[in-house]
Amino acid sequence: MRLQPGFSATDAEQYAERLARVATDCLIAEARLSPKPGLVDARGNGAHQDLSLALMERSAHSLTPTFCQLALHSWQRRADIALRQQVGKLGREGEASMMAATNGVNTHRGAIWALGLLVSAAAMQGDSASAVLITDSAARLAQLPDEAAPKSFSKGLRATQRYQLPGAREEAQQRFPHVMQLALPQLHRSRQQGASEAAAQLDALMAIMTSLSDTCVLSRAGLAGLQAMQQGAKAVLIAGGCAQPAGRAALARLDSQMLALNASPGGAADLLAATLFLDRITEH
Ligand SMILES: CC(C)(COP(=O)(O)OP(=O)(O)OC[C@H]1O[C@@H](n2cnc3c(N)ncnc32)[C@H](O)[C@@H]1O)[C@@H](O)C(=O)NCCC(=O)NCCS
Ligand SMILES: Nc1ncnc2c1ncn2[C@@H]1O[C@H](COP(=O)(O)OP(=O)(O)OP(=O)(O)O)[C@@H](O)[C@H]1O
Repeated sequence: MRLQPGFSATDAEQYAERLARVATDCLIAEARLSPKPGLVDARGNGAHQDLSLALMERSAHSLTPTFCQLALHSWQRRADIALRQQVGKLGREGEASMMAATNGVNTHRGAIWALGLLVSAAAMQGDSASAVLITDSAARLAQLPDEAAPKSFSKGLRATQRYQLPGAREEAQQRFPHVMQLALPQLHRSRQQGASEAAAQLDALMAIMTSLSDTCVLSRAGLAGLQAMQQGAKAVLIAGGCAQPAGRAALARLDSQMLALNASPGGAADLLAATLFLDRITEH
């Protein structure tokens, strides 16, 4: 590993371990945050038959070594094809660890993608950096082709093609607009307005849900489900957010609606974890 002047191998290892620990903590914080509409949370399994909070937490812990390897391999490197291929290989190995930890259930595929890229991008800077720099680097990585990626079918890909809407790949390639333009500003605004940390994080989730084309929702509940999610999340924020009684009532209505539609905004949940990660590792 070639290091920039002033850095030692120990700096790289320490920063990688910190990034991996924070990424895992953010996955666990996202899973526990309650009440989330349709999603797994501390109350139960939401719209999911095959997921539970215990499984989500086991999955999050299984990913710590993947995040650490992603950071170590990305330390002070630039976004080029070689790094893209390395990150793709580690990401797929992370998916395999997740599947081994959950007996084959997809708990965190989308989260590995978003957080994996952000962990890599943070390590590429070699030291603490702004959220703008990190999402720029993550986007540059996501824009590069990974020739070794299997050309396999996925539900997300099918939804983006069927509805001609962006999905997980595009969100990363466009520098995580739902995190940078919606969730992080909402998180900070709600905190400033005196909301509890849980209410501020729920507000950030709502901000993402007002506009995301979440392929999990599209796959299970089509365009009608997506519209219900976006309108319902807007209603929560218009009612003053999750710190207000009217906002909490709107959130409860959205939860019932998502359950009735068998819909779960897994992509929005991934981007909330990404938001918490950037909030924790950057200074603002
Ligand atoms: C890009 C990924 C997520 C595959 O995406 P695809 O759209 O084909 O579908 P798939 O249905 O398998 O997963 C989509 C997941 O993304 C999340 N998601 C859904 N919609 C969105 C959205 N609009 N924005 C962000 N995330 C979303 C959800 O969790 C969903 O389950 C990923 O699995 C992948 O290709 N990984 C390859 C390994 C790699 O290169 N890793 C590098 C970083 S570690
Ligand atoms: N708290 C959460 N509850 C549910 N899903 C979540 C949560 N946090 C993140 N996710 C994301 O949602 C995705 C799981 O969604 P989903 O179960 O719809 O996927 P699937 O296994 O492809 O489809 P299905 O279960 O509908 O057949 C994961 O990739 C994960 O990253």
